[in-house]
Amino acid sequence: MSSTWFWIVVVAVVVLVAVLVSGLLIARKRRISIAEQREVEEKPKGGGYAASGGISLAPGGKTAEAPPEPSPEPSPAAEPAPEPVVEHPVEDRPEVDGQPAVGDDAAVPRDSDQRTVRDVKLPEPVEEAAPEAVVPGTVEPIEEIESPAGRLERLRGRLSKSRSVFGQSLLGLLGGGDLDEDSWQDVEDTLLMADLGAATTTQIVDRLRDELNRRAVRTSAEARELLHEVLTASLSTDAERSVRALPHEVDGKKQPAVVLVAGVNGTGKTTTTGKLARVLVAQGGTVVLGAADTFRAAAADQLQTWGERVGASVVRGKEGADPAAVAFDAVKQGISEGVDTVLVDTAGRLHTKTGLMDELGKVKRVVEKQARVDEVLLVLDATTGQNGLAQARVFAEVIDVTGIVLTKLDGTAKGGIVFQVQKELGVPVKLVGLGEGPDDLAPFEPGAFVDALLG
Ligand SMILES: Nc1nc2c(ncn2[C@@H]2O[C@H](COP(=O)(O)OP(=O)(O)OP(=O)(O)O)[C@@H](O)[C@H]2O)c(=O)[nH]1
Repeated sequence: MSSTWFWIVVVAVVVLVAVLVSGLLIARKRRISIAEQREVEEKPKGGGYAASGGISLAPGGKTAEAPPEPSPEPSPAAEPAPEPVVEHPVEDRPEVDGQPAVGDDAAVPRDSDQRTVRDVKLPEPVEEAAPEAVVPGTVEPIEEIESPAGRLERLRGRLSKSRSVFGQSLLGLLGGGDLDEDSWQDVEDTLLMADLGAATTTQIVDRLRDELNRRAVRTSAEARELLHEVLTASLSTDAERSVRALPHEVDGKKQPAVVLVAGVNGTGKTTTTGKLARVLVAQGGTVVLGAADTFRAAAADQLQTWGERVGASVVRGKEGADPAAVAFDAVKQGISEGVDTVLVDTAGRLHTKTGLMDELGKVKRVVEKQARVDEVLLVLDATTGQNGLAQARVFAEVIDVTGIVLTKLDGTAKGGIVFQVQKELGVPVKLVGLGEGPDDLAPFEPGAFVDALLG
């Protein structure tokens, strides 16, 4: 009897000791996780987006066509002389043939009264000719343009806002070791809040889970390495990221590259056009700018200012003139002046305006009467998140977008739209806007971008 009691006491002591020891171990593990997390949070903020080189440019022309383009472009500059309709493209107004006009709303019945440019009463008579060259062509830059090296240095740290939210919380979660389901939910939420979208988020989380099963990740450095790898892989694409803005030859004659810049209002089209002109001029190129945003006089004025600062001709029309006519004349002038690049800034009403989208398609068709459009850059504002993606889809239906420019990355805690837009449209992000300054345009590089996100 007494030996039974002895053994009961021994077992009870052993159980008590085991409970105490495992409790201590769990408490210690938690302390380590928290310490590692704190280490991540206290990381200095130095080092931001720093692309390894300048903006990569490629010649236009058939051979430089990007692989993911959904449909082949019409043949380049095969027609030497413009067709009759092109000689007076301003008369090719949509309102006379019952087609939607620029500014029409999809919700407005076609047979209701429509506001057209003909109804606009101008206070004073304006010049006769529609499109005209305002600044004579010149090859010398008027303003000193920052060298690519200096530019990249100055762009450091511009992504600090994105980094603090996105990268730091992900690193904090993954750096703590084994993740329970709640922690995985937090990882998912962080990715969704950074605008990566449901599909991309699921892909990234699945990949992270696989990798975490395969390798032990215990420190913040290991977590960073894993995240860097998975996020960079998610951004990679086979598509060419060079901007096709260099001249090429057609039938032995120099042909300027033609670049259309499209996007909705306020995304930064005009600013991007001006910044790109500076990049080209800084590399010794000559540029003609086409102010095909004829709905807002200020937009043409803004582009003209960029042109004057950089030393590029600007072709613009009267307010309300046919954007296709202006684009056509800009390309015509570019060819006759023998410049390297014609950059056409287009109008950007909301994408729900069917008239605008028709007009944009028309701009491209009319331009292609005399020269191939080598690059169609769609400008998206990173701060608009999912809405930017919706815009991109609509533009891609109307015009073959060949590259994305993501602007205002300096002003957002998000930036995940980069991941989605490439995947969904099959179009590479080629450039990023990192500020309002004239040289705040950088090439998009997945590795550098992820570096900046993770800090
Ligand atoms: N912070 C920041 N601001 C930018 C960037 N790119 C453009 N902006 C600003 O965004 C505003 C709109 O830029 P615009 O170039 O006029 O935009 P837009 O698309 O041409 O607009 P519309 O002419 O109205 O169609 C301006 O105040 C620009 O300075 C960028 O990368 N970062």
